[in-house]
Amino acid sequence: MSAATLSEAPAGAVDAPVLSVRGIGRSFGSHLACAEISFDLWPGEVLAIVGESGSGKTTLLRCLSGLLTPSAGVVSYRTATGRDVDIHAVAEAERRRLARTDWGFVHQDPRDGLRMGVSAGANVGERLMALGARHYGDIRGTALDWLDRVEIPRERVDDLPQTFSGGMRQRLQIARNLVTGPRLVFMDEPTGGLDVSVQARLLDLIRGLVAGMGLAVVIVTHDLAVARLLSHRILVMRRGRVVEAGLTDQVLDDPQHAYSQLLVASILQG
Ligand SMILES: Nc1ncnc2c1ncn2[C@@H]1O[C@H](COP(=O)(O)OP(=O)(O)OP(=O)(O)O)[C@@H](O)[C@H]1O
Repeated sequence: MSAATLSEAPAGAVDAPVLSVRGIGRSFGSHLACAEISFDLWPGEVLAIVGESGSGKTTLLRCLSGLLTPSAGVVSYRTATGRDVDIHAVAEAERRRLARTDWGFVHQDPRDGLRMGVSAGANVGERLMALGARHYGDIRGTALDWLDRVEIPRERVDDLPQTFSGGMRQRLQIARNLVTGPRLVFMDEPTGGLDVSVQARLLDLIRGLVAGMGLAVVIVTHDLAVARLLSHRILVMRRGRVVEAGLTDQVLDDPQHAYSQLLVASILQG
């Protein structure tokens, strides 16, 4: 089951896990939001964390990405040069550097991940500047390329995100995250709150970019259709704990735990 299944290398894996998670837990006062979570994430692998509202998904994601300090456990990130970094033990400056260079975080609400007071182009370009890019023409050129890649018309490059639709904002947030070529991206309900047709288009886009860039992704969603479309493996959470884990198709086609069965059945009925 869970930890074992989620520690096995996928077929063809040649590398070490990019993220190793052991015994993560987080309490708020006496309330245990998540507990005893362990898994490995491999390069290029997409892991979906699913479960009903309040099951601890976002808390876990925030602990994995360094945004929140866990009450227990270790999150170890393996850098491109093969160095293992305990992300909650390293200095804040190092964690921030990794968050700029190696990781992305796509928030459910694009306002949390964008700078709403600067143009679309600047939202993308300033991430490159943070990594040392200085040539204005190159930065603008790369920003325009990324607007193309996320299907935002080039002529909107100087517009503020405030003038964008929800779907466009989310696509811009994705461009801002991916322009620096991260290896690992955390996504928290990236299609939540969008119309169904906008969601479908965004999912297609995410799927193409993730596969094309070979990204490792941890995506939180309460939507099993999103998990089905995007993920290789799935981790089902209930009341802060993992109740089932495994390959996405296996878990969704033949759920073993009563709670997973309920989740899958509710989708089929819906
Ligand atoms: N900052 C906080 N202070 C106190 N309790 C919190 C805090 N953040 C989360 N919780 C509690 O932890 C539990 C898990 O919340 P979390 O947001 O991780 O769940 P979730 O599965 O992501 O839910 P949703 O899908 O609704 O976002 C909930 O009971 C929530 O009320």
